[in-house]
Amino acid sequence: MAQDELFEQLDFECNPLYEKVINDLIEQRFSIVEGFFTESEVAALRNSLMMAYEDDDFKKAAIGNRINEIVEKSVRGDFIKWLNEADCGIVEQQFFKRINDFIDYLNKTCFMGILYKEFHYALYPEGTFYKRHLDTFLNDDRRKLSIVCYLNNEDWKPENGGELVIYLPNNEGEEEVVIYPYPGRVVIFESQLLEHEVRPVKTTRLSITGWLKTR
Ligand SMILES: O=C(O)CCC(=O)C(=O)O
Ligand SMILES: [Fe+2]
Repeated sequence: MAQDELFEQLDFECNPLYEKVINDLIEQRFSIVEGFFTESEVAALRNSLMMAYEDDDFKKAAIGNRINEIVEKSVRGDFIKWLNEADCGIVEQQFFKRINDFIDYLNKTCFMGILYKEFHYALYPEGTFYKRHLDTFLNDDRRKLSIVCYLNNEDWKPENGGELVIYLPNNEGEEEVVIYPYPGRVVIFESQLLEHEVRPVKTTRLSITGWLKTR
């Protein structure tokens, strides 16, 4: 039976953008999508991030999990603010609405069993980076998918640095996939499989990053 026929019988609407993400994840373990959020949603998130940053609501990002964290500037230099879905502004509520819609889709079509999520704003000042790492912790393997949405200014250029580099294992060793953090771009990848890094930033770099988790 054709997929759309099946969806019709299940009273389920196929979402081409989510289908692209799922296919990319199956084929290459990561996906780069434009248009996951509208331009005005991205602009609103960027403003909201900057307002919180100017209010001193950010803290130096740490490594390790939330219980067992250490601030290590030689590993990562960004500042973050965790978002609380139950207590956030209207802009962030709209963000979570989209994320929840995506999670429902994943759970219905791929039986991913995503039960939890966590997201934070991130700001990388000039000169900072995040060394090569994996997004899972020794004592916590619940992170399944990493999601990064870039909130940089509209005129972001490759010369601004801050590329996300994903290291893809292949037969010869590995391949470097270099991704520029253009505004509105969303990158989704398998948290447990793909090591990655943020190359040194030359102009303040803005994003919202999070994880979809099981159990
Ligand atoms: O901002 C990015 O491109 C990736 C950030 C990252 O790797 C992380 O926060 O774990
Ligand atoms: Fe990461």
